[in-house]
Amino acid sequence: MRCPAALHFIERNDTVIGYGLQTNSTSLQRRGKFENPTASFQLAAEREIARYLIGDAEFSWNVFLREFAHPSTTPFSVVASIGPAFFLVIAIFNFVLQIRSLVTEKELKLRQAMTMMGLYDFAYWFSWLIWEAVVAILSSLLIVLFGMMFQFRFFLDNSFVVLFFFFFLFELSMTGLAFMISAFIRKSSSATTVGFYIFIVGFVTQLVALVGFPYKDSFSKTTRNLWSLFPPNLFSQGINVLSDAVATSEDKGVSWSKRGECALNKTDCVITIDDIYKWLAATFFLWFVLAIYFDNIIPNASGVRKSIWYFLNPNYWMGKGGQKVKEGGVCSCIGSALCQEQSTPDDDVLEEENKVKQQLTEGLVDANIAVQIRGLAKTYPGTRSIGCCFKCKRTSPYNAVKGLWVNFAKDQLFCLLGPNGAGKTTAINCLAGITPVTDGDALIYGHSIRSSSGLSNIQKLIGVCPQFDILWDALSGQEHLQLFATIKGLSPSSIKSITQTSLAEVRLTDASKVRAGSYSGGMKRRLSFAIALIGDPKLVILDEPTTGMDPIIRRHVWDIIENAKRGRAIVLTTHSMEEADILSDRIGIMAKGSLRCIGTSIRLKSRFGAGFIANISFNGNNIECSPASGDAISTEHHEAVKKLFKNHLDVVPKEENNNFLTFVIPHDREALLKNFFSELQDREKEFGISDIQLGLTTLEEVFLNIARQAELESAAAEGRLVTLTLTSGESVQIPIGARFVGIPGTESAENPTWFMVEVYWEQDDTGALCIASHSQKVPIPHGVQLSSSPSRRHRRYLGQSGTVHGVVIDPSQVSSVDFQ
Ligand SMILES: Nc1ncnc2c1ncn2[C@@H]1O[C@H](COP(=O)(O)OP(=O)(O)OP(=O)(O)O)[C@@H](O)[C@H]1O
Repeated sequence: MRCPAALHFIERNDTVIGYGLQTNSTSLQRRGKFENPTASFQLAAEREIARYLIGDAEFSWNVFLREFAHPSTTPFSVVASIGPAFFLVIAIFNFVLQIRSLVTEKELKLRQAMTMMGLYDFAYWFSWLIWEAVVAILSSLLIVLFGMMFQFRFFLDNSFVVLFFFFFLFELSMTGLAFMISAFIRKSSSATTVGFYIFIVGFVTQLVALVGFPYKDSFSKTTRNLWSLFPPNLFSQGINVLSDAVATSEDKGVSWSKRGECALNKTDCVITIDDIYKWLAATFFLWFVLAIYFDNIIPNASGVRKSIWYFLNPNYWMGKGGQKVKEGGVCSCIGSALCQEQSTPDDDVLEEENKVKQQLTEGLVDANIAVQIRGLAKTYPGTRSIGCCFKCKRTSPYNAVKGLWVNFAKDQLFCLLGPNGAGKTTAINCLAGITPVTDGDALIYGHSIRSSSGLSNIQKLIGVCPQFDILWDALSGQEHLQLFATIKGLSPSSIKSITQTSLAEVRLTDASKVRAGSYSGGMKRRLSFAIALIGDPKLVILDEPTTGMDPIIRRHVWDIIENAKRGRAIVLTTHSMEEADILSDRIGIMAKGSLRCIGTSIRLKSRFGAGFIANISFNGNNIECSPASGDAISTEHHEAVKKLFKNHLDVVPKEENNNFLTFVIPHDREALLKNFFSELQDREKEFGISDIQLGLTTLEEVFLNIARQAELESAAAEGRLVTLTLTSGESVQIPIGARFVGIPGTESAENPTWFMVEVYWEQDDTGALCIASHSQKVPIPHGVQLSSSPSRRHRRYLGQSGTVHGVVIDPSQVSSVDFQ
């Protein structure tokens, strides 16, 4: 029973009447109309005293209590006053986290990896939605329970279910908005900024809403509808409606059954809590649908997007449109002027091309072929800034792959080599369905990469180890494998044993439960490699899989790759020539978007190698390898051996230091080798030689030759060549790459003078070949801008010619220089 107050008579005699009043001031006791019980009890006490004094127990004493008339006031409510801003802050936290996670998945290409492994867009969005709905349920429950715990009338008087649905629908609607906004953001770091702006906008609109805008009869319905599209506006109006109900309604608060009714005494009621529910649900669907739409039409990290009318394509609704199928504003490369820039193809490349074309025209099906690439071409739109030698900005479309024709056989590993920017990753991304082709096609086990249905089949057949590790920092190695095994459709009963075997294969068993975020670079690479092999794919694409691995692990991974060849085709790209040499059954070297040569390692070496490599090691110095000893080259023995090579074979060292000399001997001197080397062997002691090694040139030599040739061709096509005529009568063409280093004070385009040139080839971060020039006198050509000193980078190379890839022209052999 409620007890509003009590009266205690302490003393009652002829001279003293003493009594005490005890009142109850808890909120529950304040629900009656008469809020202050003290006055009425004071009256009751006085009546008792009067009866006592008069001596008549029936004496009546009627007093009418009435409050002074005053303007109507609403009691102060914390929730109504600061609730909208406070709850908005809470919702914004979640909102920022949602955008961050979605954008991070895009940024780190995690989503791309999952799509490559066969994850449907539908499953992707659905899983996100379930997760966010669970978060919204939990946080809404907590908000309402905490509000009740702290005895806010707003939470105590309104129905629990009404409040829960209100907070839940608001958070869901904010989730839809977060999904939609994330489609426009590329960097996860921008998510916080966007969240902050949304909060500011929400806060300002709440201030506007305080004056009643726009939920009054005086405002048009259109204004209200537009205003209601922004969830924080609906939310703050919802708080107003619920607070009003607490303050003014007879029932105190809104119950579930009365959620569609206006509060009593509310004259200007245009929206009820039920209307707010409907609006929040509708805005959630609107933002969510828009999120999916924008996600499809805005280019992804690979510059791929769907047409803005993609939803009109029946294939999309039949579940065959899981891939983005268009790239922004690109027209076909085939037949364009840029495509024609490539040189006359090599014979082996032509033969391969003709073989594929013949199989295509005659409809021949070779059961041994896993992948048939038919004139695959890819042109990127020219809108992105791409770094190169001069940090240039590419504005015209760029032909990254210019028509590949090649077969990859089953049970074999095909290695795609090429300098940075050659188009290898683009080509394999096209095969994996990450990047849509601009022209041509490829069949993977008979499925075309150009058809959406083909792609969904292909995704079940391939495993990809991308160039950059696409991993979740928060998931362990084991969880990664379990996730991808599930996406690949492995049966739940087999997943555990398969993941354990995979982890053991890549020697990650000990770290299987450790977060991938704390893995070393090599461990991440091994995990990516294990992911590529999960689910027994029939085509495995390995893009630089062993980068960052230590030599022991790398060799172990090579063994796994070698064993993995059985029953599948493997495509490998690598910058390790040793890896390519050891693992490849066939090698194709790409440069500037086209295949320059194809064949086995031996064939490439014999066709494109510079000839033979001779390594001469010397006694005594080979224990020390400090830079200081390395600098002090040209001992007497060295000079004698160099002279011998020059006289007999007409070659100068390609590399030299205290310990050894390396010579490249052209093929045409093969006949002289036998006698020369037997004489050298006989005189080993005389020259202090500890070891002589003679071999065919390395794959690296082949690679450099092809890359250099490609660079020359493109430089010639662009009219930026310098021709050095050597004393031997040979002429060497060099692209004018980057900078010429002049003698300070002498350079002037108007006053041609002489300066030093030695030509070095180097590759910058983005793969373009640049040249640093020094040490031979050549005239400064008109229009060539000179720098008075070499850059630090070039100076480093100039000081250590041995570390530079490519040719070093002996200055003494240059007779003239011609700038085209
Ligand atoms: N999304 C893109 N938009 C525009 N150009 C691109 C895009 N992706 C790649 N390119 C360009 O296409 C060319 C080929 O790039 P690709 O990544 O295929 O080369 P790569 O041979 O794999 O090089 P690396 O050995 O460095 O991985 C490069 O010049 C690159 O700048």
